[in-house]
Amino acid sequence: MTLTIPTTYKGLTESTAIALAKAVYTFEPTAELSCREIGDGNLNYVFQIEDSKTGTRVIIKQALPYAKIIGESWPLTLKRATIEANVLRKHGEFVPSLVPVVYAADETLAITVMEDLSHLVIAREGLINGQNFPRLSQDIGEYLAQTLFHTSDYGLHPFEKKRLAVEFSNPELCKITEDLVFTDPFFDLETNNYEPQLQSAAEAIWRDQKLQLEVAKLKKSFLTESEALLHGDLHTGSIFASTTETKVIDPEFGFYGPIGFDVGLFLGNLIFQSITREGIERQVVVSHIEKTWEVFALSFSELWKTESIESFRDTQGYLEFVLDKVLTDAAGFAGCELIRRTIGLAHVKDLDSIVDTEKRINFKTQSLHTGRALILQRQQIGSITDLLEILKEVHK
Ligand SMILES: Nc1ncnc2c1ncn2[C@@H]1O[C@H](COP(=O)(O)OP(=O)(O)O)[C@@H](O)[C@H]1O
Ligand SMILES: CSC[C@H]1O[C@H](OP(=O)(O)O)[C@H](O)[C@@H]1O
Repeated sequence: MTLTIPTTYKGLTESTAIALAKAVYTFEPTAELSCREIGDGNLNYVFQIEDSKTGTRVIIKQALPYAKIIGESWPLTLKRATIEANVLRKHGEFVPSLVPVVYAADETLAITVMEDLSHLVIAREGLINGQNFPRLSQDIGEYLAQTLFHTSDYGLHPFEKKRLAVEFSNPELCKITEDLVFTDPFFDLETNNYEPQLQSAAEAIWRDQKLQLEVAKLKKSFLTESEALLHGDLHTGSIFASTTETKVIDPEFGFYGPIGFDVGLFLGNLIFQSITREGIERQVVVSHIEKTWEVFALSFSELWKTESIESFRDTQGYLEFVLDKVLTDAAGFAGCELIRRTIGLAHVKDLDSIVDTEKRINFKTQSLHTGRALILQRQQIGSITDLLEILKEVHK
């Protein structure tokens, strides 16, 4: 079947997705293809095309000219699809085993055709169901170190770094984060979404001048520090995992931002699990938090020693200064993530799926307290152990 790729944007249907998949991917000549839309995210459509004869599958992800969960009243740039495909390709240069293969991408149709990963499970779902992913912290620590080091001024010529910063300029998606993560949850605004039992806790956040000042500083850092090409939305719903594999998907929020943001978002999303678990199950997640940081710091330090092009790389104390700042920022960003996913617009299933109301409200209250503590005490965090101490204090 020949395919004419439209010259203007057109939403795919299951049959046009099959035609497109055939045009860009080599299936067996005898292939019998079917297609299902399987997207469960907030923004886009995800089509899975399968050859029933061989079981071969490919994914076509398509952006809509608006945010899927809100509808046409929230228009959103189609450019995010190109950003996503190109971040996957760029990060794939450094960690090919930790991202899906991109087979093709088309800017006009706002599509990315990529490797199907449905033999894995979304880490958030797996963690909620008590599944164990022994490789998760090792792989994500390595992903963070490799992608962030190699796209920063420590690993890249300043001309190439600045070219990439322009290529990955992503103002509309950044604005969503600026609003939903760093602004709206800290003011009494219509976009916020929380249960009536959390009214007084939300009001306490809106009145808390010390907290507001620290969130303003973190927002400034997000707005202004173009350190490295971030994933931009590295939560556990953006990670596929099994006992032997980890793959990071969905970097449509990618842009040049502060290194601590990707680190903090991932840690923040593990912290939801540390809040909802007890005993040994909790310890498993706490160990993942600890190991993510340890692997990141070790791998980043190794790259610094072997590949850094920075003239001051051997200056006593400089690497330690850089890593200290990443950890401090990460704690603050994790804190913002905990608060915004509890009282802001977009929630997490880790908390919302808890059926027992008293338990759910208790966990949500802990999440707000932990977020506040991480933001306010971040300057005193000198090691991952200090961060874990803060979690322990709130968990008591
Ligand atoms: N490469 C893939 N292989 C298999 N399933 C995928 C793939 N990419 C996305 N999905 C499915 O689609 C869902 C939504 O994808 P995601 O990229 O998170 O979309 P959104 O940008 O809308 O958040 C994922 O949770 C997963 O179930
Ligand atoms: C209306 S966008 C809300 C929220 O959705 C994005 O996450 P995802 O698409 O991965 O579910 C991002 O975190 C945004 O803040």
